[in-house]
Amino acid sequence: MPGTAGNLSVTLGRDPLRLAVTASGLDKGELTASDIVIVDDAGEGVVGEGGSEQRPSAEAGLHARIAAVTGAGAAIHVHALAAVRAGHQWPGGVVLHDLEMLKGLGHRAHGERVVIPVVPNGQDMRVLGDAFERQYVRPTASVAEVPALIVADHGIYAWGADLRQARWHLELTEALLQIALSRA
Ligand SMILES: CSCCC(=O)C(=O)COP(=O)(O)O
Ligand SMILES: [Zn+2]
Repeated sequence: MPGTAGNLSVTLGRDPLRLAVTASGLDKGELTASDIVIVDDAGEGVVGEGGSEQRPSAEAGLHARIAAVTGAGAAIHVHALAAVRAGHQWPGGVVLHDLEMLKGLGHRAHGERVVIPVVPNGQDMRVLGDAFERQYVRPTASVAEVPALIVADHGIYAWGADLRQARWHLELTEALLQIALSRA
């Protein structure tokens, strides 16, 4: 998260949807508890529920959509170079296969084609959220979820049951993207 890049969220409740999200424009390596904003399903700040009154992340709306659609307990967004490069190179989705680390995302190391979806960048989080929803593939009993989304020429979101698992998914996906780029 160079400079003020990136943002994080934790899902606090689902009915109504509430997320704790980082405030906008801050160095995420220097956050304190007073830099956390509570937002609704549109990523708008909610007052009176204990959070900061600072402006929520400009990308809070996409965090909220990811939480609503996937059931994620936490999400992390960074501007990892491999994600920016891969999203530019494969705007239709990044195909990963035959890589041991896919097991860390719940997929098979061999014989499975895993596609990391890519959506175009933009400033309207409803547009990004709609593009995400169109591409999101719900997990089934036999096929695991792909817990990551690339925003082309911008960065990557990864999510999980909690922040720790979201970080694992993020780190694994970044490493897998580095390998995919090195194979191309
Ligand atoms: C300085 S990076 C540009 C904004 C961005 O993409 C980002 O991830 C950080 O935005 P936020 O509003 O969450 O600080
Ligand atoms: Zn960003």
